[in-house]
Amino acid sequence: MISNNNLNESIRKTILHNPTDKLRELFHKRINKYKNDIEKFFGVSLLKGTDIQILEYKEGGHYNCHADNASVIMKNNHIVGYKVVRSERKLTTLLFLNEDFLGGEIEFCHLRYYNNKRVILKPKIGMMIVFPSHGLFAHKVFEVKKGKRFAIVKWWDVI
Ligand SMILES: O=C(O)CCC(=O)C(=O)O
Ligand SMILES: [Fe+2]
Repeated sequence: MISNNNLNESIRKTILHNPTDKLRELFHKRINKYKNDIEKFFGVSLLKGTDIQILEYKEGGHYNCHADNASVIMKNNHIVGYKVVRSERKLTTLLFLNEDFLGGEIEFCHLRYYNNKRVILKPKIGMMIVFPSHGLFAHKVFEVKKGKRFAIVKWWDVI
């Protein structure tokens, strides 16, 4: 475990684990399978990225609405904007490692489907999602109600 104590628990309550070579390999196998599709879809080249991060959410774990390249600007308890602080982060890749928990859905806070339904995904084991790291794709993770939730995240520079 690296830490969870330098993070403000009202924003996120997660545990970060040191990546292992096995998990790096698992993640990069999945990425390599879809690299061409991702590059084509977003019209970019995946260059270099961060090391993977292993996230664990225990019961009560959660992550408030945030953008991966920015800090949140709040006013009267509401998000009113994002200040880019990690401009090198362009694409986020998330791989879900398990699904045997309750809660823990991920929501894209500012997106809606055509029928105005909220965009909320229930992680499935092995499911990978890819999205731009900026404020329009801000996201939150609902509190885990039962069990533990594990995910791998990696951010990419692109051109
Ligand atoms: O655990 C997740 O599904 C999301 C993690 C996340 O948003 C992040 O690490 O920036
Ligand atoms: Fe995120």
